[in-house]
Amino acid sequence: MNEKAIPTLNDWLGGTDRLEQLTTLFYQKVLKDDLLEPVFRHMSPEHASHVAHFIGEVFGGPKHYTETDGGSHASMVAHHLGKHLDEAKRRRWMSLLLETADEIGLPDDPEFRSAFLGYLEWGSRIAVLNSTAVNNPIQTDAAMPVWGWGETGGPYIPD
Ligand code: HEM
Repeated sequence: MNEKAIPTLNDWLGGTDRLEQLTTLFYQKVLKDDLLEPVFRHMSPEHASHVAHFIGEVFGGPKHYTETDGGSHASMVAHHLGKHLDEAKRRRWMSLLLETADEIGLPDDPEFRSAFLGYLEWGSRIAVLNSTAVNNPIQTDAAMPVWGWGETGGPYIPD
C-alpha cells in the first residue's frame, strides 16, 4: 500500500514563526478595531506569542505553551472567564484573523483551510461560552486539545 506521510497542521502552515507572524499582525489589527479594542486593551505584551504557541501545540507542533510559557488548557480557558464576549465580537475576531491569514499568505488549499477554520470556529465558540462562566469548566490537569485534518467526532453530549 502506498501510504503518504501526513504532516501536522503546524508543519503544513510553516510552524511557530508563521503562527507568531499571524498573531502579531492580528492583534495589531485588534487594537485598531472599535469593537475589539476595549476587550483586548489590557492584554500582556506576550499575548500574541502565547496564542501562537497555544495554537501550534494544538496543531501538533512543539509544546511551547505548556512547557515554555507555563500554560495549560485550564489556564487558557481561565483567561476567557468573565470577559462577557458575544457573537458580534466573536465574528469580528474570526473575520480579522482570517483576513490576516490571507494577508500573510498562510496556505489556502481547501483541506488546510477547512481544518483551520474548523478549529477557529470550535475554539472561538467555546471562548464565548466560557466567557460567561463563573467557574473554570476545565480541570487543572486536563490535556491540551488536539486538532488535526478532520475533527469534532460528533456532538458534545455532557456526562
Ligand atoms: C480558537 C480560539 C481562541 C484561542 C486559541 C484563544 C487563546 C487564548 C490564549 C492562549 C489566551 C491567553 C494569552 C496569554 O497567556 O497571555 C487568551 C486570552 C484571551 N482571549 Fe482568547 N482565544 C481564542 C478565542 C478568543 C475570542 C473569540 C476572543 C474574543 C472575541 C478572545 C478573547 C480573549 C481575551 C479577552 C483574553 C485575555 C486578554 C487579557 O489578558 O487581557 N479569545 N486567548
